[in-house]
Amino acid sequence: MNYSLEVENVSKTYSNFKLDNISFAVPKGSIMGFVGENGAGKTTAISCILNTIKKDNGTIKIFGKEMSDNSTDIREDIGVVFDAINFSQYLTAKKLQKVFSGIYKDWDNTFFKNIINKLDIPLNKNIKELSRGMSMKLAIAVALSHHPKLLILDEATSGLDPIIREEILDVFLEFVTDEEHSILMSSHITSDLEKIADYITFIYRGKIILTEKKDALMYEYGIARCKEEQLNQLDKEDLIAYRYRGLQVDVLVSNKKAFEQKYKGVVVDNATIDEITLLLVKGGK
Ligand SMILES: Nc1ncnc2c1ncn2[C@@H]1O[C@H](COP(=O)(O)OP(=O)(O)OP(=O)(O)O)[C@@H](O)[C@H]1O
Repeated sequence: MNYSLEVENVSKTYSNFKLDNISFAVPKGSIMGFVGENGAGKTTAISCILNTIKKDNGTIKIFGKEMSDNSTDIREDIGVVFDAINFSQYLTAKKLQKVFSGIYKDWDNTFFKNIINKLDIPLNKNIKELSRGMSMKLAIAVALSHHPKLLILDEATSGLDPIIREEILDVFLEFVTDEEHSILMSSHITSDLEKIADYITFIYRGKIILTEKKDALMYEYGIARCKEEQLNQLDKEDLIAYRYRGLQVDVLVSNKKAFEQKYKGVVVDNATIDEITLLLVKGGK
């Protein structure tokens, strides 16, 4: 498989936190959702990828190359959006266009004007007068207007209403119609990832606990609703994790159909990403 981003055995230690030997890869033409509770290490991992903090060890390849401090070519090919806007509050979209056309070799004024129009972003208002939704849309428009091949989004849709999020998700989906393009997207809004991600990587306390195709998670994985005595009869290899819910036990399984065939009479529901996260993180094994 061809990857735009490969993270291999990357670690970073802070006094009270360790990003612990993480590995995952984002195939070209795909969207990778990056999921984990507050403080799990998503931003730390993204900062290592962007080389804005120094990793302790491991390898990160972007388009097959390791990024150094002066890898401007690689940087040109990455669009980045964080949840906080870091443009000067006194600039307008029109002025930003001037600033960035001087920074990025491939900055495309026509593309910028079109996307600004499409997303209904005012051209002449200072950023400080824009709503959060508007300014996030502006940040996304800027990130896309230098024609990156990889978009890295850290909570880029947090705090936005469902209508604006839907508009933004459509922009991301359109972006990956080009098979050379891909997106790494951290989000707590797992319903957004259920809509657009191709893969999901789960991180917990600095460790990657699972990377899986989203469709497998949604259609092959499942949650078996068992009674305690049924749990005791399950073969260990048929369950990933379990969690008591009152008198019932929720059991995460990776092959819903096979499980249902083997254990007749046990109901297995489809699982949401939130439910899977909860079982992976809080469940017993
Ligand atoms: N510069 C730093 N110095 C020390 N500790 C840090 C630093 N940056 C982050 N941390 C710690 O690393 C841990 C992981 O933080 P990180 O921001 O990567 O998590 P996150 O998964 O992005 O969380 P959230 O979903 O809340 O944004 C936290 O415990 C945080 O306090």
